[in-house]
Amino acid sequence: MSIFVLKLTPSEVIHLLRSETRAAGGAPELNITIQKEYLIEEEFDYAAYGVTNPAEFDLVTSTAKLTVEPRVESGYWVLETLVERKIGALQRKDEFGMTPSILSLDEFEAEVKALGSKEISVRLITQENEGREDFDKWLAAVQSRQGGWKMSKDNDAHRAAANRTLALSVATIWSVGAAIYFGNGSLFNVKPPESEHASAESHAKVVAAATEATPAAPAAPAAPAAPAASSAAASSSDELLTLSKDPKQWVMPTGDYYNQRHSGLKQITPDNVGKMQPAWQFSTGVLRGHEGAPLVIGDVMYLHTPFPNIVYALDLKDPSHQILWKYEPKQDPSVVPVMCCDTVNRGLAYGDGKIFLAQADTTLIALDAKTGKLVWSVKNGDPSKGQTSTAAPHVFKDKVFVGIAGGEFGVRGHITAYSVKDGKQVWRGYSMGPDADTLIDPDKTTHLGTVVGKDSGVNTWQGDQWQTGGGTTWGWYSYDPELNLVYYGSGNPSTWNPNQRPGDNRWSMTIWARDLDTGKVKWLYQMTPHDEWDYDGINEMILADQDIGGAKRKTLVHFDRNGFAYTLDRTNGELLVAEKYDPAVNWATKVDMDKSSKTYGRPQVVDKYSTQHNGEDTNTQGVCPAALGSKDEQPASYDPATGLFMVPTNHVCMDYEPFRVSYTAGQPYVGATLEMYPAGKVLGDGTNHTGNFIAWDAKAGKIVWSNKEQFSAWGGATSTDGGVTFYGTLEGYLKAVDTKTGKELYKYKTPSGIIGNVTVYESGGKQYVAVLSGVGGWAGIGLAAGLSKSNEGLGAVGNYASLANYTALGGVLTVFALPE
Ligand SMILES: O=C(O)c1cc(C(=O)O)c2c(n1)C(=O)C(=O)c1cc(C(=O)O)[nH]c1-2
Ligand SMILES: [Ca+2]
Repeated sequence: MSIFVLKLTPSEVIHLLRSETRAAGGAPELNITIQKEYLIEEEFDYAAYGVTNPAEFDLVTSTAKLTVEPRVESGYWVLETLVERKIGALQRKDEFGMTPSILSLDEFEAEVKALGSKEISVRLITQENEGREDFDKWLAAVQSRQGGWKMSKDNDAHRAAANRTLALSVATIWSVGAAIYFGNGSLFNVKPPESEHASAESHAKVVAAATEATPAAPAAPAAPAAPAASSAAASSSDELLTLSKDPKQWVMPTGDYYNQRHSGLKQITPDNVGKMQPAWQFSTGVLRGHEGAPLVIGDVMYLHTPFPNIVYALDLKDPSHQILWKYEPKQDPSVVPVMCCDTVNRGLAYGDGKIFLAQADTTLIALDAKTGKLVWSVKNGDPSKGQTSTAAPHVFKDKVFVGIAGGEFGVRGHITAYSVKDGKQVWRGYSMGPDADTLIDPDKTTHLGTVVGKDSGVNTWQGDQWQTGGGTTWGWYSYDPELNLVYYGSGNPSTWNPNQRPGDNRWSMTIWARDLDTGKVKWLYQMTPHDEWDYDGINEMILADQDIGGAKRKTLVHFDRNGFAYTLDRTNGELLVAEKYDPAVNWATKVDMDKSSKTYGRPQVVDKYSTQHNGEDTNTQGVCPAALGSKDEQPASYDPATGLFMVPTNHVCMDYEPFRVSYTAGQPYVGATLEMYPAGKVLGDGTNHTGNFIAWDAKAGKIVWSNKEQFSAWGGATSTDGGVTFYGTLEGYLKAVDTKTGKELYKYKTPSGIIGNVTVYESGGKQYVAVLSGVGGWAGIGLAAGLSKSNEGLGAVGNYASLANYTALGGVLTVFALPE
């Protein structure tokens, strides 16, 4: 993969498009992104045009329009050109933040031709072109003519120029995104939002249709059993604890406070699950990646979608599952380009008669569960600075907790507690910064049993770097009511270039235990000090009481992106077990468990796979796991009967090349180019699958059984008292396995790939299993783009079938049950 900045003549552009990209059968053979040279927005006098909110407009030249061509067949490329710096017109953005001038290739070519002999500045991002003689020759000729250069290898002046370019436009997120590839496709979503649809207009139509679909029987049916907002004096703590113990309902995104995602229902068993059938389905009207799972409170199911984050309340008592109410937030779509990994949202929370939604634009809202009316709303962040929300809110006791996303934009992470009653902020704890910000007590807060001392979130950074240090909080949270502690993990330090941020970068990549009422930090454990691979530490913390070494311990179990599964004593943060849960993991040999050692609790990093050791602009190859980890956000479940953890995993490795970047608020702050491929390529074992579904013994730190999955298992697991565990797969199967043995007992191909989790509930005396399909998320987009054509890197491990050959976009809820 290389990035070039070139000046091309129109005929060269056309050559590139026609002969290079369309060699075979009209499908692009080369993976090429051409982007405009971005305008310096500051130079433009918006006021002179009477514009008060520049964010609503794109600048368009007098001679050429912003042009975008959507994905061509299974591959895709994006074309944009902007020929002159002179501003000729302003064009209002559409509701997705895009100027809707989408041209066909023919129209584009006509427009390029009309430019005569003018040169066009392009950023050319290529993947598998290198090594193709004709392309190399052509490129060499262009480069020698104009002294062209290659971004990842050439000199600082060029890089500075490129960074300046990067800093100048929101749209540049595409170019940074394009620099991060999964196989031969883009990993971060380099496409403008509508390129996944036929066009901006058609996407608009889809959304409009969904809006029109707002049901609502003029006389809306009386909402059953959902409690009214702010009803009685019953504290939401009691209410939620009680409700979560009723296996008929699914009242939290995590199943229960402990994040066990286990259902007490047992009508569906290994003996009868083979007869399970879809009972009913519901289209969400939204196309992109559907993470999370519906809630079931009483006789009402609450369903959410990715951006624009529609909320539906469905009547479970009604055989036709009428929509009781629908809420669609009004959000500025300019948030979409600053969402790193698809426009996902991981779900809703319930408490005190309200449904809580953390909108993509960071607005936290409380809706009356009965009517869908807005009760209160509060702004938790600022998307213009790259701050977004993808995580589900979590209600613990009388507070609702929300995090922030944007680690790829230099956002400093924080967790915030709001009162469920009125949305008043109770406390906020940052991931880094002075103790007053982090709510760390220098004399009391411990790390592996030792007090951390003053301002540990500042003095483990160079200068002010902690201010843009990342450590975002976009995962799942859990709560122990007896200890009154809230647990969660913080994400990657920013930038992804470790050479640029010396120090341990505390407290990124850390497990946190905070007091629910004050936010004060009881203990911390930093799993990946000074991260060099983007192993965000945000995965769920599962609380379970287990016998370890003959004693009952209150444990916390965490499957980290870095490939280690940790078992800790959740009362004090003592590290009990840290073992690899994918044997492919190679970046560290082990975690030092010797309490007397200077490196106690630290991973023992292997130089060969250290992107810090190998340095900037060096491509470190064969690192396992890849940046998306041995597991990403897809949550595991705990089965109390067997004591096993059911874990959906990734089996992927990577090449990682860090490069220098500069920080600009609201702009990508990534600083690395990546390639990913099946772990089998590194292991040399002839396999090419990219996922496993495993059972883990967290007491011993051992895999009990492991099932290969063709694709990374990006959907969450739910175990049940029936002895069956459910999960969904990227190609769209809802699967049921025997919790004890892993034997696959049932699978059903749903309409789209599954990256959501599984809700198990009972209605009318019958057990149901519900899951959202809708492929997307980081892996979904990468696979969908990456596997659509052959790739030299992946070719080494054999034929890797395309996800695009198995599934397509589209949000659908499928609810399963045993036949009558
Ligand atoms: O650092 C961050 O703030 C941040 C945010 C998100 C997100 O909000 O979805 C992801 C990531 N990082 C990330 O590293 C990652 O692997 C990832 C995968 C996904 C997904 O939904 O599939 N989101 C994110
Ligand atoms: Ca991240």
